[in-house]
Amino acid sequence: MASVCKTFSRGFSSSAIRQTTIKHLTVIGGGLMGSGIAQVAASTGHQVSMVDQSDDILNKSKANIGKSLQRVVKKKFADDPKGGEQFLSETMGRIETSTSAVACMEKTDLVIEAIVENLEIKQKLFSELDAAAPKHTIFTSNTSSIPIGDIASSTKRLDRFGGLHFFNPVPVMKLLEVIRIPATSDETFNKLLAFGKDMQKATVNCKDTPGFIVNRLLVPYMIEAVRMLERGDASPRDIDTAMKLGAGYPMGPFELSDYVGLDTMKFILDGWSKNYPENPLFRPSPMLDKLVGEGKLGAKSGEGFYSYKK
Ligand SMILES: CC(=O)CC(=O)SCCNC(=O)CCNC(=O)[C@H](O)C(C)(C)COP(=O)(O)OP(=O)(O)OC[C@H]1O[C@@H](n2cnc3c(N)ncnc32)[C@H](O)[C@@H]1OP(=O)(O)O
Ligand SMILES: NC(=O)C1=CN([C@@H]2O[C@H](COP(=O)(O)OP(=O)(O)OC[C@H]3O[C@@H](n4cnc5c(N)ncnc54)[C@H](O)[C@@H]3O)[C@@H](O)[C@H]2O)C=CC1
Repeated sequence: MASVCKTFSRGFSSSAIRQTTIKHLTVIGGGLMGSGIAQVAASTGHQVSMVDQSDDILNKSKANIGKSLQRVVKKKFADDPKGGEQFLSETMGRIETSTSAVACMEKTDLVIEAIVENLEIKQKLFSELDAAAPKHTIFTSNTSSIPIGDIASSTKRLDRFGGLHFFNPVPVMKLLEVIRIPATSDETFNKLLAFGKDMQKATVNCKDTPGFIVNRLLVPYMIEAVRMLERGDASPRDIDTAMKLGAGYPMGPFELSDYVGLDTMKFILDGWSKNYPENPLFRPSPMLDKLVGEGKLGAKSGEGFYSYKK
């Protein structure tokens, strides 16, 4: 495994749209979210190191970024194919990959962690990074459901720690939730807000509460749909059709659960039901547990509530 950051496409001179103090960021985790965050950061002029556990995974992440960029180019450069090509190669050229997050720390201003939704694994990662990163480097997590304060407690830089919660698919969804813990300094928080603007996202602020704003409302709704199915009230297809045509949602709750990943949904619910056992909205779901146990994780594994096998 390579332990240094390597560029996979030759860069062009930066045509950065805007730049704050964040010039270089390290995105850890090149899955659904990490690859989207790396893509948007690079396309808005930032230098990016994307880290994952193996070169195989990173190659898939790069391929996914390439495909997603093609969709952006098709839309934004419909009348300018040359400009589109240049945008694509410049963006790819700003992304390096590595299997060692520690090796990327020296030059990085901001870390965005987007690895598996597990507190112990996130804490272990951040305590290693804390020892390696320069003093000014800001640490953030893209966690869906774990308290930012619990993750930050593994480091000695609580004033330079916050939450940056993006939405899937990152290149399309316009929102970024910016979360501060009591120890986050005003300077750090303002830098995170400015970075959000640089990423061309609309930012909202939220305290470090379970699920922040969107997931605190969205996840109970999605799980309530699964409970309807468990009771045999209606089929996934009918529930999805009802919410799309009756409530104007772009995806129904089962399509969205498959899109988010059933493993991620389970991680969220397990964490909340353990921490808040008195809240009936956070009860585990036997059907969700069964699907995840069978490896049916949604669109990314080829099957969840629906089948995606070709
Ligand atoms: C769990 C958490 O912690 C938080 C979360 O993220 S919760 C999940 C939040 N996300 C959502 O709720 C997503 C809800 N779904 C949607 O908004 C839409 O279904 C969708 C944007 C995903 C797809 O939209 P759609 O109209 O069904 O499909 P599609 O026509 O393929 O895409 C719409 C546009 O987005 C673009 N697009 C979609 N996915 C893309 C991607 N990954 N990269 C780049 N562009 C993409 C398409 O190119 C298309 O562009 P045009 O309009 O110019 O043609
Ligand atoms: N799926 C979604 O819709 C959303 C997820 N999130 C959050 O983002 C995070 C990532 O979620 P996804 O991208 O969906 O997961 P994913 O499963 O698609 O990707 C996670 C990636 O992290 C890598 N990884 C795991 N441990 C690692 C480590 N120690 N070092 C480096 N890489 C490691 C895995 O190999 C994998 O490629 C989670 O905290 C999740 O809760 C936030 C918003 C939306």
